Amino acid sequence: EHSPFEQTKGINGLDKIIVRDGRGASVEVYLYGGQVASWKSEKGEELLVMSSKAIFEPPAPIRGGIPILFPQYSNTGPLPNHGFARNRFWAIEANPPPLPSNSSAKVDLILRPSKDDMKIWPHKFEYRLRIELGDGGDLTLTSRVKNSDGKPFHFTFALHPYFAVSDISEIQVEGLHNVDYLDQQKNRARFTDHGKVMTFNSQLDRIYLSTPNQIRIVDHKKKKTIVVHKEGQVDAVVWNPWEKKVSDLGVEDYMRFVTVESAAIEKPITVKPGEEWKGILQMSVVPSGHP
Ligand SMILES: O=P(O)(O)OC[C@H]1O[C@@H](O)[C@H](O)[C@@H](O)[C@@H]1O
Repeated sequence: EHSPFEQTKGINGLDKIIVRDGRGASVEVYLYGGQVASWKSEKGEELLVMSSKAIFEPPAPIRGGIPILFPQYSNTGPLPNHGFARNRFWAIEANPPPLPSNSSAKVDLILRPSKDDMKIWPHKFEYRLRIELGDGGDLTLTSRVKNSDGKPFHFTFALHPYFAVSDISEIQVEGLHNVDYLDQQKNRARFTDHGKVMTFNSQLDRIYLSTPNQIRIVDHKKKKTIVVHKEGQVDAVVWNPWEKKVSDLGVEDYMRFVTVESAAIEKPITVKPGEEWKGILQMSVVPSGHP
């Protein structure tokens, strides 16, 4: 049977998968981190940002694309910052448990903990990630976290897309009006966002709590809107580092991206033995002004 994806080597010989949808849209995924590194529209336009100084050398995480932050968001627990899934080698899963899906442009990955992982997070799990291109080139990441252990576990989590924008000063983020957030620049103090839309003119790092399912990044220059739709992950992180020094980010890279992360942070997710948690992140690009 014809494989729906191509297996190849990426930067520094790291295993990479390319999924194409037949109309020109594509997504590239590194097994290292289970990390999407590129997502292109039918016209070949890159929709994600990879840092110009990204390090493709394990155990460093890759700066750009869509890192998976699991089983701990940021420094909210005892694990290394953002957990360990982003710097582990994931595997291709040939016969995953079925999911409702009508696309053949997809790849299924799986992460299981190693013995060393179990020392820092003593829970047996299977994290299944489906990465799939839908009609019109939209990209969907479906996460399934199964507890294959004898006791319940909790985790916090985020999918961290670096969305490409024409210019950070020209965009608006919509959908967070009157939503509470924790300001990560102020010790995670809690505020309510009273702005109708969000604009950017300096460093911003917020965890929005229990947000609507849909958040939109309106790019006036490109006349395009990135629609972020999430299920099963109630929070959303919005981040742009601006002038803040990030060692593996080019000095001007911040101008070209914003992260809008689907997350579960305030209320950790609990999975009982034998049970599975599922979350969906769907990203699409539409002409601005459309619903
Ligand atoms: O540098 P890291 O570990 O990849 O984290 C990047 C950013 O990730 C975001 O989720 C956080 O809100 C930021 O505070 C953080 O700086």
